[in-house]
Amino acid sequence: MDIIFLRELKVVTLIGIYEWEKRVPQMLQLDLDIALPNSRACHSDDIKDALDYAQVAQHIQTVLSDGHFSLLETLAEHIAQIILKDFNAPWVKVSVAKLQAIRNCKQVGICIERGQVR
Ligand SMILES: Nc1nc2c(c(=O)[nH]1)N=C([C@H](O)[C@@H](O)CO)CN2
Repeated sequence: MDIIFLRELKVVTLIGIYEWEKRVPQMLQLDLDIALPNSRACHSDDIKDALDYAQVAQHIQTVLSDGHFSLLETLAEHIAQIILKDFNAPWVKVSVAKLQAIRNCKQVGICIERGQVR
Protein backbone atom coordinates (compact mmCIF):
# COMPACT_ATOMS: atom_id res chain seq x y z
CA MET A 1 0.00 0.00 0.00
CA ASP A 2 1.30 3.42 -0.94
CA ILE A 3 0.99 6.28 1.53
CA ILE A 4 1.26 10.01 1.10
CA PHE A 5 2.32 11.66 4.35
CA LEU A 6 2.36 15.21 5.63
CA ARG A 7 4.41 15.89 8.76
CA GLU A 8 4.13 18.79 11.19
CA LEU A 9 1.56 20.64 9.10
CA LYS A 10 0.68 23.82 11.00
CA VAL A 11 -2.93 25.02 10.88
CA VAL A 12 -4.65 27.84 12.73
CA THR A 13 -8.17 27.33 14.05
CA LEU A 14 -10.59 27.89 16.92
CA ILE A 15 -10.30 24.82 19.16
CA GLY A 16 -10.96 24.08 22.80
CA ILE A 17 -13.44 23.61 25.61
CA TYR A 18 -12.94 26.99 27.30
CA GLU A 19 -14.72 30.26 26.47
CA TRP A 20 -11.51 32.03 25.46
CA GLU A 21 -10.75 29.20 23.05
CA LYS A 22 -13.88 30.10 21.06
CA ARG A 23 -12.42 33.56 20.38
CA VAL A 24 -8.63 33.12 20.19
CA PRO A 25 -7.29 31.06 17.28
CA GLN A 26 -4.59 28.53 18.14
CA MET A 27 -2.00 26.75 16.10
CA LEU A 28 -2.30 22.98 15.76
CA GLN A 29 0.23 20.56 14.36
CA LEU A 30 -1.05 17.78 12.11
CA ASP A 31 0.57 14.58 10.93
CA LEU A 32 -1.31 12.81 8.15
CA ASP A 33 -0.81 9.38 6.60
CA ILE A 34 -3.07 8.92 3.59
CA ALA A 35 -3.32 5.57 1.82
CA LEU A 36 -3.69 5.73 -1.94
CA PRO A 37 -6.27 3.83 -3.98
CA ASN A 38 -3.61 2.86 -6.54
CA SER A 39 0.06 3.37 -7.46
CA ARG A 40 -0.61 4.81 -10.94
CA ALA A 41 1.41 7.97 -10.32
CA CYS A 42 4.55 5.90 -9.64
CA HIS A 43 4.53 4.79 -13.25
CA SER A 44 2.88 7.65 -15.14
CA ASP A 45 4.80 10.55 -13.52
CA ASP A 46 1.57 12.55 -13.92
CA ILE A 47 0.11 14.70 -11.13
CA LYS A 48 -3.37 13.82 -12.44
CA ASP A 49 -2.78 10.25 -11.22
CA ALA A 50 -1.47 11.40 -7.83
CA LEU A 51 -3.09 12.60 -4.65
CA ASP A 52 -1.92 16.21 -4.62
CA TYR A 53 -0.62 16.82 -1.09
CA ALA A 54 -0.63 20.59 -1.69
CA GLN A 55 -4.38 20.41 -2.27
CA VAL A 56 -4.82 18.37 0.91
CA ALA A 57 -2.96 20.97 2.99
CA GLN A 58 -4.88 23.86 1.42
CA HIS A 59 -8.27 22.16 1.79
CA ILE A 60 -7.72 21.37 5.46
CA GLN A 61 -6.63 24.92 6.29
CA THR A 62 -9.66 26.32 4.44
CA VAL A 63 -12.06 24.01 6.29
CA LEU A 64 -10.50 24.75 9.68
CA SER A 65 -10.50 28.50 9.19
CA ASP A 66 -14.30 28.35 9.50
CA GLY A 67 -16.03 27.36 12.75
CA HIS A 68 -14.99 25.92 16.10
CA PHE A 69 -14.51 22.46 17.61
CA SER A 70 -14.42 21.87 21.36
CA LEU A 71 -12.36 18.68 21.26
CA LEU A 72 -9.31 17.60 19.32
CA GLU A 73 -11.09 14.27 18.88
CA THR A 74 -13.95 15.86 16.89
CA LEU A 75 -11.57 17.89 14.78
CA ALA A 76 -9.48 14.78 13.97
CA GLU A 77 -12.62 12.86 12.96
CA HIS A 78 -13.72 15.74 10.72
CA ILE A 79 -10.36 15.83 8.95
CA ALA A 80 -10.32 12.04 8.55
CA GLN A 81 -13.78 12.06 6.94
CA ILE A 82 -12.80 14.88 4.57
CA ILE A 83 -9.73 12.97 3.39
CA LEU A 84 -11.68 9.73 2.93
CA LYS A 85 -14.51 11.42 1.00
CA ASP A 86 -12.98 14.37 -0.86
CA PHE A 87 -9.70 12.66 -1.76
CA ASN A 88 -11.05 9.12 -2.19
CA ALA A 89 -8.48 7.64 0.21
CA PRO A 90 -9.12 4.06 1.37
CA TRP A 91 -7.51 4.68 4.78
CA VAL A 92 -6.15 7.59 6.76
CA LYS A 93 -4.29 8.19 10.00
CA VAL A 94 -4.71 11.65 11.52
CA SER A 95 -2.65 12.99 14.43
CA VAL A 96 -3.60 16.37 15.85
CA ALA A 97 -1.49 18.08 18.50
CA LYS A 98 -1.91 21.24 20.54
CA LEU A 99 1.31 23.07 21.24
CA GLN A 100 1.75 24.56 24.72
CA ALA A 101 -1.69 23.44 25.92
CA ILE A 102 -0.48 22.12 29.26
CA ARG A 103 2.51 22.97 31.40
CA ASN A 104 5.66 20.87 31.08
CA CYS A 105 4.38 19.14 27.98
CA LYS A 106 5.57 19.97 24.48
CA GLN A 107 2.50 18.57 22.71
CA VAL A 108 -0.78 16.90 23.60
CA GLY A 109 -3.10 15.34 21.08
CA ILE A 110 -5.00 12.53 19.50
CA CYS A 111 -4.22 10.01 16.80
CA ILE A 112 -7.01 8.20 14.94
CA GLU A 113 -7.15 5.78 12.03
CA ARG A 114 -10.17 5.49 9.75
CA GLY A 115 -10.99 3.48 6.65
CA GLN A 116 -13.69 3.46 4.02
CA VAL A 117 -16.85 1.74 5.22
CA ARG A 118 -17.90 -0.86 2.66
N1 LIG B 1 -9.31 14.53 25.49
C1 LIG B 1 -9.25 15.90 25.47
N2 LIG B 1 -9.00 16.55 26.60
C2 LIG B 1 -8.94 17.90 26.58
C3 LIG B 1 -9.16 18.62 25.41
C4 LIG B 1 -9.45 17.88 24.22
O1 LIG B 1 -9.64 18.43 23.12
N3 LIG B 1 -9.47 16.52 24.29
N4 LIG B 1 -9.11 20.00 25.44
C5 LIG B 1 -8.84 20.67 26.54
C6 LIG B 1 -8.73 22.15 26.53
O2 LIG B 1 -9.29 22.76 25.39
C7 LIG B 1 -7.27 22.52 26.73
O3 LIG B 1 -6.49 22.01 25.65
C8 LIG B 1 -7.00 24.00 26.83
O4 LIG B 1 -5.66 24.19 27.15
C9 LIG B 1 -8.57 19.99 27.81
N5 LIG B 1 -8.67 18.57 27.74
